[in-house]
Amino acid sequence: MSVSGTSTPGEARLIDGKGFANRLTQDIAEDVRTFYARHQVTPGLAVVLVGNDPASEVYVRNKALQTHRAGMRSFMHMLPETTSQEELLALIGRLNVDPEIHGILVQLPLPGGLDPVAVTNAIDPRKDVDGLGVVNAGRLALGLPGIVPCTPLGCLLLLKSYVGDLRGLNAMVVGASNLVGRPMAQLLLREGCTVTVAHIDTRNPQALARQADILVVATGCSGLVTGEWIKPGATVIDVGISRVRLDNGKTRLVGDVVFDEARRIAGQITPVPGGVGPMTIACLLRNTMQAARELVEGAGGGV
Ligand SMILES: Nc1nc2c(c(=O)[nH]1)N[C@@H](CN(C=O)c1ccc(C(=O)N[C@@H](CCC(=O)O)C(=O)O)cc1)CN2
Repeated sequence: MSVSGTSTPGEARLIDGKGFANRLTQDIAEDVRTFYARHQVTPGLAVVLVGNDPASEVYVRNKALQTHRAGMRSFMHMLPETTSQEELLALIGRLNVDPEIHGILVQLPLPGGLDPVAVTNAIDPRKDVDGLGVVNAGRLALGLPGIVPCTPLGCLLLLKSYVGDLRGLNAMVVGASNLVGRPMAQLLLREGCTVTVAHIDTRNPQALARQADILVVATGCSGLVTGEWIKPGATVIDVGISRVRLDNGKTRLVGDVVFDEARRIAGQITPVPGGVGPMTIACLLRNTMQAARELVEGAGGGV
């Protein structure tokens, strides 16, 4: 896929995740049409939301919109906050055997009292389009093809497009979550990077980060990474999205990286919004297409 992005002398090039995600979604829509012509099957994605978290409501609405945009079928299950673990597991059991559903996703975070590990692992690994269950996570750890979590996959597609061959580069991942940091580190390792993972107990992460040609930040701590963390010319991928209130009472989305400082030092950088976020949903559609292919054709086409 072709690369677009803007830069001014002395400023990092902007990595255009939104544009990349739009082109990827168009390509997937073409795959959906070809797949339908061959099998008379339209890929179907079931998204389950429990409770009323406002940010999650926005994300699942966008997922449904983009699913339709790609020509796929969207099945939304909005459950009340009071849903029990048994009720949620029973729904997943039904979706697992529903032939119209090729991908299942349970929006995170779940309300307290529901066990995200048990819920994620109840999803049939062939329909686990979030790639968060032990089967797909294990396949990734072993370097085998499988379904890769959407946000790290989106970061990797941007890196391969904007950096090219990643072999031999020093990569640092800040944050070790199951959703982003850990799978991201596995993907970078698979690409031949020398990978460092910083977490809550890491001593002097700033000094480690200054060695990194690629810096992926996924902590949820807005403004954690200042200019001093960044190696001149590095590629910075900011996964964090926090809504902060400004002095005038309005709100704004910011990342984990202090963008104005980082932009003067990095070689290329993702903005927030418009960077990694849109790639998460485009990669969800990509994973759903992959799952449908494997379920219908029995093809082993994992990443
Ligand atoms: N089951 C999952 N839960 C969650 C995941 C996930 O991958 N699987 N990721 C995040 C939330 N998320 C998708 O679910 C997500 C986050 C952000 C965006 C996005 O497009 N962000 C835009 C800004 C949107 C806005 O205005 O609020 C951007 O960054 O440009 C999409 C999806 C946690 N939960």
